[in-house]
Amino acid sequence: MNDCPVPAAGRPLPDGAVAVPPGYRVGDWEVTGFLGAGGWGSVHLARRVGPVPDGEPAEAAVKFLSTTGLAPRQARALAETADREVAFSRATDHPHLIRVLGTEIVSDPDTPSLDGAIALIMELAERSLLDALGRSDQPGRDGVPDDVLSQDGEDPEPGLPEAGPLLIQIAEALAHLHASGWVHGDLKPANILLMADGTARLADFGLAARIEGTHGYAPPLGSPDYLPPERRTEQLSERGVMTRPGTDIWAFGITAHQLLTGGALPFGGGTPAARAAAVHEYGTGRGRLRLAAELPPAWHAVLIDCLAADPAERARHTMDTLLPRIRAAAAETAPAPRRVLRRGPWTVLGAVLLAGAVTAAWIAWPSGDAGTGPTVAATKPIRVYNMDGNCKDLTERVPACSLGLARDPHRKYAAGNVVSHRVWHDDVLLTDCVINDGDRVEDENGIGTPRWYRVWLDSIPEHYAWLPAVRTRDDPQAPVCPASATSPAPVSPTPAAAG
Ligand SMILES: Nc1ncnc2c1ncn2[C@@H]1O[C@H](COP(=O)(O)OP(=O)(O)OP(=O)(O)O)[C@@H](O)[C@H]1O
Repeated sequence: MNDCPVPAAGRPLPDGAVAVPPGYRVGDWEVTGFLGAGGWGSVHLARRVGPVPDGEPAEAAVKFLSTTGLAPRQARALAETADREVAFSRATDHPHLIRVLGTEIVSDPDTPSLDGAIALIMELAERSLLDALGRSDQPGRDGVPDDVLSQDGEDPEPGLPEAGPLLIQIAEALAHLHASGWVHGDLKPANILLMADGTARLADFGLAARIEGTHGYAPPLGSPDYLPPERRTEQLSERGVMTRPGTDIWAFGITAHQLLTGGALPFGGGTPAARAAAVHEYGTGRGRLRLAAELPPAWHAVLIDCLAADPAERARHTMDTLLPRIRAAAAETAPAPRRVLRRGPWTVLGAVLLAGAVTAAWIAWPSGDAGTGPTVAATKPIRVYNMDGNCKDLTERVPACSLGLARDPHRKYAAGNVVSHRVWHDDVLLTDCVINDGDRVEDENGIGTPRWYRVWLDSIPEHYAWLPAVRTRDDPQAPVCPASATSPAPVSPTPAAAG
């Protein structure tokens, strides 16, 4: 961690991040740089001041959770989050869990943004899995280890070469903490840290819950892309929402699917809200699980069990019983020595993981894309329908069964007029309006309509695209779009086939 990024002078830190200048002292630690920011605070590199005790680290990561501007209830919740992190870390000790070294309450009346902040001192990692992958597409900041970059132009590998060993380590950590009576509650690539030796450690225990009997209670928070279907309907009591080891098993299934496929989330949809709706449909039996075609077959059965829609069905498996199967699948898909991976999939994985990295959102419908799209309240789910019977019954997302979304509904629905995001039968999208005078599109039975729905996607630069009405059986009663809505998104220089 020698070249940790320090925010450039004048560059604003992300919302909610606390600016902590280099040289700032907290307890035995002195801040030396900036590591990153999350939904709750900012994380800084720090070095120990004075002699380093035997067996203790000289450097650490310090997460500052600022209480400035918070209502007393929110400040209390934040303090509880920090307490949970420490209690969790004390109760659990494992080579694949980040160790919390201690906490400090900052007392600094001269610096109001820091006064009263909670400082969590943690073992230092190299980077998070999300950081490593998400930064790989930035020029001059190669987040991809050299040994996985192709020098010979081979076709890209679909998944992460080290996915198998990393997933074993993640599963071992989960098995250990479940056996110790805890649920992590917020497993996702952003919370999996990679150490200097390349091993993985789980971090971010702010939503960890103690299990009493079969379940425990956690705050009603989480990252929507990683929450199981039952979370949407779980009753909120004074103690929070019910959580079980199956919550982590589900999140493990989603994370594994991403690591093994180059970033694909198993539930389609252009935004976290649309994907949450798809998970909900799946949970109610109206939607189905479609694993990506690139997922190595050895992993299918494991992921199907991790992603069982019914929590009771999922509870038939524990991380302990899954571990031998995970090890077997990893052994079967172990990369050949010196396997290479070009930048492409890492870039895609980074982009998708970043898109899915919604931090600590309230459950129910996450809020809309402020500034770029409508609020979620103004959108309605719309499910994609593919007439082709062969495609309808597939349980994999094969490219031949994908459908295109148009950039401009008034131009011919054809190659060159579709966005990069493909959709499949049963995908749930979010629409906010409809037009009735677009290009007339006919379905396979020759029935045509000039009706198109505008759908919102966070994975494409254009933010929205158009679904021809023949590609859905839903009638979401969307209002007619204002004329300004149909100004076309820019045309892609690389034509893609419409579906
Ligand atoms: N122990 C650590 N060592 C090194 N870097 C860390 C450590 N913990 C966190 N980071 C870095 O700081 C960033 C922010 O971490 P933080 O836990 O605050 O947020 P997050 O997990 O990304 O999001 P959220 O907590 O909102 O879900 C991480 O993405 C990672 O890059």
